[in-house]
Amino acid sequence: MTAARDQDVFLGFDFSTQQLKVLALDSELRILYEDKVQFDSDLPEFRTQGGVHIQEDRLTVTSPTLMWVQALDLLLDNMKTRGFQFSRVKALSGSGQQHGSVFWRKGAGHKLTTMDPEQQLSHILQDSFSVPQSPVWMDSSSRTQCDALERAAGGALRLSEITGSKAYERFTGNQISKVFHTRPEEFYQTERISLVSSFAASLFLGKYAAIDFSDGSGMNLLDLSSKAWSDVCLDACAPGLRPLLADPVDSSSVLGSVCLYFVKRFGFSETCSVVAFTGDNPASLAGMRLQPGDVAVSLGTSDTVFLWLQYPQPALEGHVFINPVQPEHYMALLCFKNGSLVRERIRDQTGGSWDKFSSALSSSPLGNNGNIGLYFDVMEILPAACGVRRFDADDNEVASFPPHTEVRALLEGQFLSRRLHSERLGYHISPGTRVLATGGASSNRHILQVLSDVFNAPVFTIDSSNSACLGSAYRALHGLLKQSGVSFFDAVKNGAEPKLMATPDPTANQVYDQMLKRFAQVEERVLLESRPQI
Ligand SMILES: Nc1ncnc2c1ncn2[C@@H]1O[C@H](COP(=O)(O)OP(=O)(O)O)[C@@H](O)[C@H]1O
Ligand SMILES: O=C(CO)[C@@H](O)[C@H](O)COP(=O)(O)O
Repeated sequence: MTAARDQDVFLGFDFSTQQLKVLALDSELRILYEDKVQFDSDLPEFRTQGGVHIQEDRLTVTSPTLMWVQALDLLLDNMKTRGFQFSRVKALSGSGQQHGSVFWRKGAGHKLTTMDPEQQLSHILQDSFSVPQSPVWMDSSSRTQCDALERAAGGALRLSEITGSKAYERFTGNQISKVFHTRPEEFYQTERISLVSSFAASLFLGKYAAIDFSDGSGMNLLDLSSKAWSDVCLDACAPGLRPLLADPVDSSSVLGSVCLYFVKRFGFSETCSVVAFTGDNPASLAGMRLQPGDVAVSLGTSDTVFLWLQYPQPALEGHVFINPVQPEHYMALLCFKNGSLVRERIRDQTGGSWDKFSSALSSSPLGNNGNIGLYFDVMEILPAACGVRRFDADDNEVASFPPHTEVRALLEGQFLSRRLHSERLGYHISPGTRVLATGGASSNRHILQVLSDVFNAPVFTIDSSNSACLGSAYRALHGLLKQSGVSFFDAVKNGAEPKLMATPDPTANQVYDQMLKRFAQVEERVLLESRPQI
């Protein structure tokens, strides 16, 4: 780490699906340090694949809560070994994969306040979780609970008007409801329920951290207009839920200072502030310094598309969250489950390297000679369909595509779907539109070129594909400055500008405007065929 000795440092963490990442910024907002712990390979004893366990029903998806704690032990130990100067950290914040829940066992709060710096966190907290396998965002097993919640709220649209989303299986209220109904003993052993984000903040604080407004919007429990838990939703999910969640707070709140455990074990300053942690997508919005009018496309484990919204527009598709940097505004988000893991599967069938995958893209034509593919290895959110479907230029279903056609069909299909559903959400690409790309796959220029062509807009990236960590470090800085009235955009005005990575091919408009119409019909057909016949 090369920060001048007197420079303040701001840290951002991201507890995402496949890894725990960290990024440090100096006070000029230059990136000083980036590191990560990959759950599958660095912590093989937890036997995760892509950071999760998919249960036998193929619908229940969990991650071992203790794995996230052990990942933090390992990450901080590695930073210490590499000479990271924790004493310079003025503030830290972080993010977590959205919707996942952590159930703290009775007595865990006391353990948090009395952590012995001689011991690893994972040793101290090994018995602290009443539900040791945390439900995560990939879970689709809570349909019964979703139906009950929508009924209690007065219908799907009414629930969306209250909480910003109709009932979604992965949303935390429905997951809590499932635990209450299927494992009541574990539920009654619980003294606190956190999101992954507030769980991670609790570790640094040495006490339970509040859920922030923005990540709290992904629970089907928060009334977006009052920014308080909705009684109707709480009561429909489980009894006595309000004290288990505690009051939510503004996403840029300073929650306190790091606890003595971190001061003694790693040399953090006692005055290092902990700013509320939030969801990874809200943190990415901060990291990209997204402006109204931009569209963000995150290509991580999930693919997400999100926008800055001034006014909430509740709908039956997509989500509205409270904006993480301007709490009077909102963000709209669409989430697609079949993102990077499907791209990896097709890569492995096409020679096994991103280079070969990329050359398949550059040697196949825009529009793929009319071939269209939909690749839903797991039950998709938008549309709610599963399976791989391929169609030729005459809309005849075919069993396979040649390798190069397959790679392009995957990418074009994914991005046409992202565009189709963004447009249904009211988003229209105009001449000034910037697509800001982030997430692991945004490091691949060939993928960004297809994104640019399909959206017919220039694609930009920021310095790190790790915008959730960067946004967390920005939010740590802003949390401190906000106390003197500084806005988020003023606090981070010196951050690096996004760089132009791809511009649309001159023929793209013609090709993809037509193809989008066909794609919408094909997707509708696949959706209808996926519905159970009555
Ligand atoms: N060069 C590349 N081309 C395409 N995808 C890539 C490339 N490098 C990494 N990825 C993808 O990035 C994914 C991880 O993205 P990331 O945003 O870090 O995930 P998450 O935050 O959900 O853990 C990997 O699953 C991998 O498929
Ligand atoms: O469910 C959602 C958003 O609603 C996902 O986007 C999760 O937040 C997981 O994020 P990644 O680990 O894929 O970044």
